[in-house]
Amino acid sequence: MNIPVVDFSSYSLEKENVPDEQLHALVTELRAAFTEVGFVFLQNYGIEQELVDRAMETSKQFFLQPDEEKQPFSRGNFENCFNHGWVSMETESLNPSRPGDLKEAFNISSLDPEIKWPSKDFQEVHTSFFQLCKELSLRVLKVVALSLNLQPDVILSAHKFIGTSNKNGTTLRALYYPPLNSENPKEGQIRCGEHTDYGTFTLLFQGSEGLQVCGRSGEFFPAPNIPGAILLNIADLLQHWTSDQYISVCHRVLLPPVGDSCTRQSLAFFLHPDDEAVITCLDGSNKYPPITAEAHALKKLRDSYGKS
Ligand SMILES: O=C(O)CCC(=O)C(=O)O
Ligand SMILES: [Fe+2]
Repeated sequence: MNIPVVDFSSYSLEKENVPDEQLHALVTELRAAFTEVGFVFLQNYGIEQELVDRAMETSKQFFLQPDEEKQPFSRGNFENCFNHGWVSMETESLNPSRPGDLKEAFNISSLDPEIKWPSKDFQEVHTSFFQLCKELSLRVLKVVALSLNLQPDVILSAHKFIGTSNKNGTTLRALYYPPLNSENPKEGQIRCGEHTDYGTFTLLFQGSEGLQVCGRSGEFFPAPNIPGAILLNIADLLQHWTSDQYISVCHRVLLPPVGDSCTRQSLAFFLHPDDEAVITCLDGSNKYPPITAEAHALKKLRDSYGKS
C-alpha cells in the first residue's frame, strides 16, 4: 500500500487570496487519498523547514534534561488546561491493552500568555509553529469542505477556538522516543501503541522513519519519511462527520530491532473541533450518534491514561 504524495503549492501559506477555482486539482487528489488511504503526504505547504528544525531542536533540549527539571511542566499541573504539558515515559498507552508507550511528549494546548514555558526559546518557536499549523489546517479544512461539496463554513465554523484550551482541544505535541539500550521492554510494550487519532485530522512532521500505518488488508506497512513533506491523516471525528467516506486509520511505532539505539522525534498537530461542536453525520445517515468533540476526546484520553 502506498501513501500518495500531493503538491499543496497552489494553496501554500505563501499564497494569498486563492480563488476556489484554483483548488480543483487539490480537491480531487485529496478526496481520493482521504477515501482510499486516510493518509497523504503534502509537499510545498509553506512552512519553512528551518522553523520545523528549530521546533525539533528546542523540544529535544527539553526532553534530554533529567526528569526533575521536566516535572514542573507535567501534564496535569496547568490550571484550566488539563491536557497541556509534559507526559513522561510509559504514562500513556495509545493502545490501552499494551503497557505504557516508550515515549515522552510535550503537549501544547494553550497559547495563553500566562502559561509557564520551559524557556523563552521554546515558547517563541512553538508558538510560531502552532500558529502556522493552525493556518495550514484552516486551508486544509477548506479543501476538505469543497471535496465534500459543502459550504466551507459548515466545517470551518466548528473550529473557531483553536489555541484556547478551555474551548478547543487542538494540541501541538512534540514527541521523543529515546534510545532503548538501557530499557528492558515489558512484554507487548512498543514505542507508540496502535490507535486512531481523535479529532478532525493530524499534521505530522517526522524526523525519521518508524511510523507504521494499517492498510486495507489489515497489515501494517511502513510510512516513509520524505524530507520536506508532512503526513496528513484523517482522525475519528472527520470519519464520523463523513459517515466513513473519509477514513481514520490505525497507526503505531514499533521498537527498533535489539541493539539498534536509534531515537525518533516527531511533531504532531492534532486539529480538533471546538469542544461544544456537535458532530453529526453530514449526509443525514445517522451512522454514528451525535457526539460533542469534547465528549469524544475525553473518552479516548481516559482510555489511554488508564482512567475510567
Ligand atoms: O510520529 C509518531 O511517532 C506517531 C505519533 C502518533 O501517532 C500520535 O501521537 O498520535
Ligand atoms: Fe497518532
